[in-house]
Amino acid sequence: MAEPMNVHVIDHPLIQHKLTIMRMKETGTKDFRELLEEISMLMAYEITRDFPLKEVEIETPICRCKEKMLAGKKVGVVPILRAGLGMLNGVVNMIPAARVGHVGMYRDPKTLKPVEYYCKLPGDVAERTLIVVDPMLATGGSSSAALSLLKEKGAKHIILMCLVAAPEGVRVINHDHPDVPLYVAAIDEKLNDKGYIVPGLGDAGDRIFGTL
Ligand SMILES: O=P(O)(O)OC[C@H]1O[C@H](OP(=O)(O)OP(=O)(O)O)[C@H](O)[C@@H]1O
Ligand SMILES: O=c1cc[nH]c(=O)[nH]1
Ligand SMILES: [Mg+2]
Repeated sequence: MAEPMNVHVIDHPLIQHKLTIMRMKETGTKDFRELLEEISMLMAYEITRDFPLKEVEIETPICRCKEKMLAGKKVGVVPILRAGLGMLNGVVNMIPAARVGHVGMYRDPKTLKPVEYYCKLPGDVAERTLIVVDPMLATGGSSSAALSLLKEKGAKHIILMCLVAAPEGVRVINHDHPDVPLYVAAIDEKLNDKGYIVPGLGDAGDRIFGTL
């Protein structure tokens, strides 16, 4: 029997609607980019739902009172280059004080294995909750390698947020990084023989940056 998959699917109607437009082959770069940013904002809203709060005493123009503010670790957002950059602004719009790290990783088109080419992180990475973003989780090789790299650099608390996943990629992340909560907007059917997600949306990086 197949392993149960540990993944949160954020399938809010607004997200499903926007994702369907992104999938359409006639959707151009401008709309694709804008929709990805909007969905990333909505997903950031959902994944922060359980972030802890503390009570603080403040003074409104009317009176003193006790109200709530975020209490947990500070946040770092880590896009996996290139395509992850398309999700960065949406998350930062919701968490404006977040620091940003970058991990450069591309998938070798022949072997489908990830190749690391860049890494620059905030110095206090161990003290932050890192939200790693990449629109596509296909074989899972790139995201898994990025998470391993972040752990090597000291990261202790990581969340992975992807737009579209293949079941294969979900299994790889669950197996390699059972400590990392995985959030996606959709789990598609399968990978094709070139490692592309079916039905998917094609090559996310190329569609974001117009390099088709
Ligand atoms: O799960 P995987 O099988 O590793 O595939 C997914 C990876 O492939 C894409 O990046 P790509 O290699 O196209 O690089 P790019 O973002 O620079 O276009 C995508 O953005 C993921 O990082
Ligand atoms: O379907 C896929 C698989 C990997 N990378 C993409 O951009 N799309
Ligand atoms: Mg690409």
